[in-house]
Amino acid sequence: MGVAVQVEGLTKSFGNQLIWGDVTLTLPPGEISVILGPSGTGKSVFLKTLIGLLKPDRGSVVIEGTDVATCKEKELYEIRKLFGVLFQDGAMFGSMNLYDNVAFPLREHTKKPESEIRQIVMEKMEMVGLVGAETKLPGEISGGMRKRAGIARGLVLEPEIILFDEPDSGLDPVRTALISQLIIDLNSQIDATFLIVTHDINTARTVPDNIGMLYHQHLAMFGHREMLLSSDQPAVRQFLNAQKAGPIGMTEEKDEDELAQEAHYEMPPLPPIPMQVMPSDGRPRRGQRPPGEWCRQNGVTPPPGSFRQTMSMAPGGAA
Ligand SMILES: Nc1ncnc2c1ncn2[C@@H]1O[C@H](COP(=O)(O)OP(=O)(O)OP(=O)(O)O)[C@@H](O)[C@H]1O
Repeated sequence: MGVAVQVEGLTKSFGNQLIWGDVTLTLPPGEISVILGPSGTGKSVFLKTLIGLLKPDRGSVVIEGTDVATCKEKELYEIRKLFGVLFQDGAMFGSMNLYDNVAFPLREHTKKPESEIRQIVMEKMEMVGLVGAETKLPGEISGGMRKRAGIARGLVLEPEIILFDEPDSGLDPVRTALISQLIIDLNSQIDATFLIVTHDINTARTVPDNIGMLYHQHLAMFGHREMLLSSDQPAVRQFLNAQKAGPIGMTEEKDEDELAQEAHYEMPPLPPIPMQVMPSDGRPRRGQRPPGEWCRQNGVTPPPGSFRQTMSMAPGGAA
């Protein structure tokens, strides 16, 4: 089912630069969560703090009873085995072919014989649609294929938690849609908790069960997708709906003059909440809840036209 990641009061600075403070959230086991945020708000720093590559100033990250922020190196080594990570560029070794790149964690961290390694590598290559490309070098393939290879490598140790750092960065809309579909399909096939960091609004609107947004050195909101997609909080609303007017500007926060100029600007109505992307084999999503349930339970009226089956179900095809 994947494991929960409980983040409590997490604060991180570099020198006297506060990146974010007092971040509290729980990634529900087995579900897909997305962390969004303007550039430079510390999304990558957040992922690195979750796996213990960076130490927070304060707060805890508890996974199966162990606090990643304060545990000993030996415990951290064990906890890291629970994670599969897709770094932004796939982080492939340039001189190794895809097969050896994907096999690398198995050769490094297990004593499995090569025959078993072959079986695992080929299974994961098949899951990400890369069978036939085993002998290619990372430099010989497209960015989308490199990301797929990075995902395959992240899967070989059977992770309980998978972190995707901007899986859509540098990809065209079609490749972005295909990667989103792959993520949904993997989530329905394997027992793991997924966290995606992205800028892509279509991905954020159609892929996750939960959305969080980092903004202005704090977590502006985290919760069920319907909560954020129907939110009136200005920064959340501006970002999720790609609007120019609102508190987020070129330098993350607008200055007072800019905000004063916009004081009489009325934000456009919220667009309808799209249906989520479904697994391509027709199975329900792992964290599936009836569309509109959160809104009904919380007395929120979703924007008109929300949850229509006729709205595009394809990733990146949000209305
Ligand atoms: N090791 C480090 N030492 C000092 N400052 C750092 C370090 N790592 C990140 N930063 C700073 O932390 C801030 C947040 O960086 P981060 O890469 O996490 O942002 P981001 O939200 O992922 O941005 P983007 O969406 O553009 O990738 C930046 O100002 C960056 O310069």
